Amino acid sequence: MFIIVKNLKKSYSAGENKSEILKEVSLELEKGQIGVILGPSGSGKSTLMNIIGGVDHADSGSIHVDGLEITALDDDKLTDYRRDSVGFIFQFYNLIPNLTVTENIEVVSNISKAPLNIDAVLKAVGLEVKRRSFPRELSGGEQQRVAIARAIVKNPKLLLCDEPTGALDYETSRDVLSLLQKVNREFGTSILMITHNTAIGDMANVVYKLRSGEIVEAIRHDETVASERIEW
Ligand SMILES: Nc1ncnc2c1ncn2[C@@H]1O[C@H](COP(=O)(O)OP(=O)(O)OP(=O)(O)O)[C@@H](O)[C@H]1O
Repeated sequence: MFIIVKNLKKSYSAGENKSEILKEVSLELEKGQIGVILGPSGSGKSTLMNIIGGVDHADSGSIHVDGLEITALDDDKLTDYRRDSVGFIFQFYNLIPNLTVTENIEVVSNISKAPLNIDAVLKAVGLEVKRRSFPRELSGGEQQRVAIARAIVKNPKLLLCDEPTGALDYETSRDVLSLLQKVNREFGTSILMITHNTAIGDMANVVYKLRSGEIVEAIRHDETVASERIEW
């Protein structure tokens, strides 16, 4: 099993109040598969992703990613894990405004151990002709493609996507989902995606429904649906 999350707990305290954001969350994802975490706003999706991505810490429980127990790593090792193994994609693209498309991708490839060829990545995301453009000259969908290129250029084992289509219109969302499916197939990258869009679950091998910090349902699909056939 590629990802094993076991009995993960996380609380935040505000003054005397302590709220349990994740209550014994457990889930699994096989290597090369797509997992979707579905849940309403505030259910704990981003908190869970941040802990799996090594940017936040759990109170208890464990996470193994490709055999590495990330919940047992010290800060330096956790930084290595984040830098070498995980690509992040967010709702808002977080590109550096005064750098071109290529330069935004180079920022990551320059510090990566075994980066992919930038031309190959630009080709994979369909942005060869925009390589010299600045983010402000691109549509939202194109900016998200740059963000995807930047996330995959380090050749991560795991791609974590937090509402990757949240800021995009219907058609562009479908294009971005189709690109993520292509990355999964062509590069073999395992993908964990959070969304509140139930339809997106159809393209996943496994869907976990999160409600108030608890997994209330796990749905496994023997066959996944091509993103082009998903409608909402
Ligand atoms: N650093 C923090 N300090 C205190 N509370 C926090 C912190 N981060 C998140 N929370 C709280 O944890 C709960 C879950 O937040 P989280 O962002 O994980 O939910 P979510 O399911 O991703 O929501 P959304 O879909 O709206 O992004 C929320 O009630 C939020 O206010």
